[in-house]
Amino acid sequence: MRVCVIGTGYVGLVTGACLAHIGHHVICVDNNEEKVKMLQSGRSPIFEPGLTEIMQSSSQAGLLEFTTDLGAGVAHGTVLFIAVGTPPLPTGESDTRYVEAVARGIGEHLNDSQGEYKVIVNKSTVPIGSGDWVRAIVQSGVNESQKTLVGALVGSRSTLEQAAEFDVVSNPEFLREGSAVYDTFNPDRIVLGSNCPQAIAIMQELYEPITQRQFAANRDLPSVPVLVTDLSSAEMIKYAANAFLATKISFINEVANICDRVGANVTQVAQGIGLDSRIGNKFLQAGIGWGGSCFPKDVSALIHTANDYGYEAHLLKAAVSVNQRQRLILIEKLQQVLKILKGKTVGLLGLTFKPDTDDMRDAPALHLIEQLNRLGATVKAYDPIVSQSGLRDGLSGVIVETDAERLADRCDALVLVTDWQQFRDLDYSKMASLMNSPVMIDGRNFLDRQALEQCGFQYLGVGS
Ligand SMILES: NC(=O)C1=CN([C@@H]2O[C@H](COP(=O)(O)OP(=O)(O)OC[C@H]3O[C@@H](n4cnc5c(N)ncnc54)[C@H](O)[C@@H]3O)[C@@H](O)[C@H]2O)C=CC1
Ligand SMILES: O=C(O)[C@H]1O[C@H](OP(=O)(O)OP(=O)(O)OC[C@H]2O[C@@H](n3ccc(=O)[nH]c3=O)[C@H](O)[C@@H]2O)[C@H](O)[C@@H](O)[C@@H]1O
Repeated sequence: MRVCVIGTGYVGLVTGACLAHIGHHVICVDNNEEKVKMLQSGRSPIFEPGLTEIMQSSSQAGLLEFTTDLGAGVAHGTVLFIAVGTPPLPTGESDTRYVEAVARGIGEHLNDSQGEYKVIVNKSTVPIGSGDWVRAIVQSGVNESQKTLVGALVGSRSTLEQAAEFDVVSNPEFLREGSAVYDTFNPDRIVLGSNCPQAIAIMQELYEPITQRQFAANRDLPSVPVLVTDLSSAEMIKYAANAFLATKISFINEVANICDRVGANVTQVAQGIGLDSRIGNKFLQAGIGWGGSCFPKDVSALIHTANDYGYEAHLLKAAVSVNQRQRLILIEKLQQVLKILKGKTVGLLGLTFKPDTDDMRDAPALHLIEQLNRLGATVKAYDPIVSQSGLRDGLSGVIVETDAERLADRCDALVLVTDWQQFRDLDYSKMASLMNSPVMIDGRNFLDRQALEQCGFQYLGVGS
């Protein structure tokens, strides 16, 4: 099938590359020329395990192309994915201006396709009701370009092209950064929001190699459930899923804080409750709180939507406030051990909001750096990806070291912020010997307390 993906960020690029990998002919469009040049040369602007490999093989097979030309993408695709960003506005609501610009652009180019039926798919996370809004914007773009065309044809013998036909589908994305390619080939479900059988049939055909597990890690599993809903419900499913997961983490963090006070161990508690199949053992990792480009923005956007309809989302607000407080827990623990932070040096192990990604959007580390600076501490950091990339140039208030031992050198305490797998295997004895005082605050309950203590560290976890 011919596909166009507009926006080549974490979602658009992974979606485009994976759809090409399963045999579709994909053109990815982005208005960032530098990014497109990089993609055309076979390099990925983001770090995502497995992505470069499938990008390169699909490009070589002639199934994946990159352009800044939206008209070319729209003319090519039967399915047109909108996958541009919807960042938060200061009010908490989503900034939908990029979606609006793309919808308008699609509308303006749709008449060039000689009446071919197109499915416009909202993959961006957009406020509930956006499907109808996108349809209206596309239609107005179509009408405008139709008028221009009619004007140009007056007096000529040419005939007007057949009117553009299209439908809008909401197809929310559930991939996680750091495992985005794996998640795309192994989804728990595919949600399709539309009342139009023709559009749904095209989408089902598009995803068939994935739903039939032809590219799955385990091909013996039953086929992937495809849930067909109305547009608004599909849009709500996306927000509800993220809000539920974020609330689940805030819940376990609240339990962790109580554990700290009563002397219980939250890791064991999480194991104990997670074995109940009604609760499940995932997303019960207590620590520094949730960050990243989606949970904070999507929970705020849902609270904002509720508010627009006169409903105060108490539970979601509480999940946010537990999370904001959680980011300060590590500061409290540092103060508990070091007492005064002014003049002390604190080393952060990890900067990204989670491992296996280079994404720093709303990373808890940024908040931590700001607070430590405010309290007069010098902050150093080592992160496997940030240290190697140009990302460190955008950071202020922190000295980024190139390895963990340089980080430990003359630190008064280390704080584990991101649970990068390689942090399990560092030479902690050597690191302890380089520090002013070997203190480890484990913000993810990730390291082996006993092993660290044997290396001479004073170890503090979160709720453990
Ligand atoms: N990052 C993630 O893990 C997930 C994100 N989402 C949602 O997917 C959407 C995209 O998120 P990301 O990929 O993280 O965003 P991103 O910020 O990484 O990428 C957005 C891309 O869109 C491009 N763009 C903006 N305006 C454009 C235009 N007019 N024409 C062409 N390209 C344009 C930008 O240059 C950029 O490359 C958001 O709504 C987000 O909430 C959903 C699930 C997972
Ligand atoms: O809409 C989105 O963008 C995506 O948001 C999350 O994915 P992502 O933000 O990439 O990463 P997660 O693995 O969900 O982690 C989010 C945050 O929660 C934290 N977390 C996660 C799990 C846990 O048990 N404890 C915990 O503190 C992580 O460290 C991270 O800061 C969702 O998991 C995806 O399904 C969704 O598509």
